[in-house]
Amino acid sequence: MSEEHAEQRSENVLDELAAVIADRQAELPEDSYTASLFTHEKGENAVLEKIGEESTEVVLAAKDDDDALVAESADLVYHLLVLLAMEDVSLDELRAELRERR
Ligand SMILES: N=c1c2ncn([C@@H]3O[C@H](COP(=O)(O)OP(=O)(O)OP(=O)(O)O)[C@@H](O)[C@H]3O)c2ncn1[C@@H]1O[C@H](COP(=O)(O)O)[C@@H](O)[C@H]1O
Repeated sequence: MSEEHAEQRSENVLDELAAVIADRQAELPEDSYTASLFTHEKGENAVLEKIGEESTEVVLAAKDDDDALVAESADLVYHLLVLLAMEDVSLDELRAELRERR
């Protein structure tokens, strides 16, 4: 999907975000946080650490009945989508797995 297309708003924000992440992975623009994750010297470990941190923040926000739960969950989902892209797993594969469990 082209950058222009990926940046458009769509009904499905997860597909939209996955498309932007794929674009950053392909283009590696210098000013992009997402691209920095793909070019980080620690590579995937940096993203795994981030997922660990964000998971803990979700747990703490839930325990404290904190307003931050939605924002922390969004951080976690974003970093999980980056990890799936690194591992070459598409959102469709995740959807298919969830669908199979229904
Ligand atoms: N959804 C996100 C998103 N969620 C979190 N983050 C970034 O994740 C980083 C880490 O979050 P933290 O809460 O740990 O913040 P921090 O402790 O200050 O960050 P670090 O020092 O640990 O890196 C922050 O820099 C956030 O800005 C995100 N960065 C990008 N996106 C999406 O990705 C798109 C492309 O972004 P760029 O790649 O930056 O162009 C954006 O338009 C958004 O839709």
